[in-house]
Amino acid sequence: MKAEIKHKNKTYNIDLSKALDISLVLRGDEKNPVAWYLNAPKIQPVVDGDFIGKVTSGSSTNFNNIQFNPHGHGTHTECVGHITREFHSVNETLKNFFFTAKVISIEPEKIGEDMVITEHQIRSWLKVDEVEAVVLRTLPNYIEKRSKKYSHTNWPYLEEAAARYLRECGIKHLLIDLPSVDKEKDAGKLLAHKAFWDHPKNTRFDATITELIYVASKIEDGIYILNLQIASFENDASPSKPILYKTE
Ligand SMILES: N[C@@H](CC(=O)c1ccccc1NC=O)C(=O)O
Repeated sequence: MKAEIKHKNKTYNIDLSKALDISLVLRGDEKNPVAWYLNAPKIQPVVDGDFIGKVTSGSSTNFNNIQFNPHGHGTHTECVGHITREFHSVNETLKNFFFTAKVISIEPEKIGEDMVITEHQIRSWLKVDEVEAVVLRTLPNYIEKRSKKYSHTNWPYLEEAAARYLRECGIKHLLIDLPSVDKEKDAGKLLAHKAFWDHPKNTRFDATITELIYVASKIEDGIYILNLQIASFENDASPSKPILYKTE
């Protein structure tokens, strides 16, 4: 199935049968990626007295409970409600699901003990008003990211000015293959989150940050159409399934 998309005086041709899934798989075992000092998610049959919700245990259906954390266990999309005292639901703020997107690969720079994605690096890959979403793939892009244990690793992060520049470029949706756009242990500063959402000065309630994606190396840098789907959770964040379509 092919589609011709007209948007802001440009035409994009995409093939809907060639979906590039950039979400992580969420599974109930130790292979699942983990951040924020959590244990693995659990996917287990409902047990109620003699009843076990598993066909091989005599039930008519497989009937699992799932226990996971959207921020720590996989690909998730969050709105500014992640950092505000008042409640904001990602389900109420994300109302469109297709965007123009640019995939950018960046090798973070070593600054002291930290690995940092700088404004200077992003400036060389992104111009003002080019696209609505940026998909940031950090280099090196090793396959173990799909099961990485991130707690206490001081993962790479975006410098505040880089997040501000993304906002100034008109980026509404930022996607990254790390557990956070910010430094793991930052004493709650959340500088990149705040700069991207322009919070609290001029909060962009309709902007989202998607973390813990995985962009396979076969996906080339360039312009795509992004389909950003979430589950309808009334929460600051939801597990999400971003899909890219190469444009012609
Ligand atoms: N870096 C923060 C903690 C933090 O950002 C955080 C903690 C738990 C779950 C998610 C978090 N941030 C996600 O973007 C701090 O050190 O207080």
